Amino acid sequence: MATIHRAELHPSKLELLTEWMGGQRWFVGTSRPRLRRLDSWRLDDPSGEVGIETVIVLDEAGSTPVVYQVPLTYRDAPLEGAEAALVGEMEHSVLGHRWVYDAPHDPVYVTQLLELLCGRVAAQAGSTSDTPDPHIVGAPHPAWPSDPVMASSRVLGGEQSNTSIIVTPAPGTGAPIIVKVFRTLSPGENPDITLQGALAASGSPSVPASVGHVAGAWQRPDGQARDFGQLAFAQEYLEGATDAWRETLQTAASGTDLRERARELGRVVADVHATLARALPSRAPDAGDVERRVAAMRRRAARATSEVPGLTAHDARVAAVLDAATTADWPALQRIHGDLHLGQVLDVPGRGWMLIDFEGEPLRPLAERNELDSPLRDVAGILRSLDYAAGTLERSDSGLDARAWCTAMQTAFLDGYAEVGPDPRGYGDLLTAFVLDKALYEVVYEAHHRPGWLSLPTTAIDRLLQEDRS
Ligand SMILES: Nc1ncnc2c1ncn2[C@@H]1O[C@H](COP(=O)(O)OP(=O)(O)O)[C@@H](O)[C@H]1O
Ligand SMILES: O=P(O)(O)O[C@H]1O[C@H](CO)[C@@H](O[C@H]2O[C@H](CO)[C@@H](O)[C@H](O)[C@H]2O)[C@H](O)[C@H]1O
Repeated sequence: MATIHRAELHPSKLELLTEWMGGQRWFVGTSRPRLRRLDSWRLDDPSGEVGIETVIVLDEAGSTPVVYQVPLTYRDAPLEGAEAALVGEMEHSVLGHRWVYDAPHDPVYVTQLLELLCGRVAAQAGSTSDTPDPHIVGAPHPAWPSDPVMASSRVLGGEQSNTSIIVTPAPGTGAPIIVKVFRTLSPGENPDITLQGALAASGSPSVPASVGHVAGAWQRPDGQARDFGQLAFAQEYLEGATDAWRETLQTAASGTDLRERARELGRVVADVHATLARALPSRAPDAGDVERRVAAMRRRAARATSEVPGLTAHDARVAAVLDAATTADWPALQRIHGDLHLGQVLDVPGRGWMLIDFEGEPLRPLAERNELDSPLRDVAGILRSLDYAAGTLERSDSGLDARAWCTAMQTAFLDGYAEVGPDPRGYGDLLTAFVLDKALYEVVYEAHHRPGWLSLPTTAIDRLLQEDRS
């Protein structure tokens, strides 16, 4: 059981986190965090050596406060090989010098997180010794065939909004799994869990199987009540998979004709949409639905313009494209992927294209991401992603006619989609509005995360609005 010492810490946990969080890939703020502790909970290390604590903090530095989940481990000696995951060192008035780690890199945390997720251990209160915390619960998925026990783990590198850990189970305890620890927390259902679960339960071959999740509650910033949400999600790890972004860039540069692969992706996306429409609510939009969704597009346009003032030159054209969306014919609303791009498509040996990360766009409020939406948003996501790939190929001097390549790939993708679902080109004006909306989202995303990539969406907006000038 976790023993909690009444101790002085120098520096304090919040001081350590304030220095460290701003440099993390999942940190969404633009300035140094101003942190407030909202809550915490612990996991026991059976050997009693490592302290494991998940701290829930609120960053109040930006205009919209953000809640973060920050799992930490406390050790009395450095963890070999985890130098890059060191959050900092502190002096504990009872226990002495402590090394504090980003817990997903610490095997003791991962082992116990999996134990919690599988319902084999209980979470412990953050500030009271030997007291289970009933607000944090593991929910193993009934359809997962085995009871995994961790043998080894590694954190996935690369660009991610969350932190994903690949777990190799002990012999006889099933196949490898991937555990995603959500970093920004919002009250409500995480669509990644709901949508992948619904698709898998409907027999879709295009998503990984679910292993389980951890759900929990944390104190609200006003201190009045608790918010409930999901904290981590485990699913089947698709071994040998390559993401379509990487694969497309590599094979296109070598001159391989990828149109049939793009057509196949179109078929898969249309099939996933059809399954989601059957498995979860779907309805024809009324005037209010259309108005609200176009209003959200207008807000995004305004935000992009405020971040990249050069875009104001396009104000009138942007307004015209979004006005056209209000009078356009809309397909039925339904649950969709919400942030579909080539990085969310995996090529899995023997299984073909599979889709992951149904969490929606990380910059959108969770409530919006859980609303019914238009499948055209996902179609636009892939069209934009192919345009990003073309822009990247252009920059890499591959000798390819990247523009012609992009048009051919987009056409093939749309052709494939139309073989299984309605032809997105039948919704011309609306599809253009969704493509523009995605590019405006990307402007904000790149301005925050990858300023060097900003010209990819801004050039696309220039081109799109030029082409659209009639
Ligand atoms: N089930 C899976 N099997 C294999 N690799 C996966 C799986 N899920 C995610 N990945 C890998 O992890 C990366 C990050 O996953 P993703 O769900 O997109 O996380 P984030 O929400 O942090 O963006 C993906 O780009 C992919 O390479
Ligand atoms: O994968 P995430 O859920 O974190 O999505 C965010 O990051 C993506 C980049 O990693 C970003 O996608 C943009 O860049 C891609 C190339 O790296 C490109 O294929 C996409 O078309 C483009 O939107 C995504 O928008 C963002 O939400």
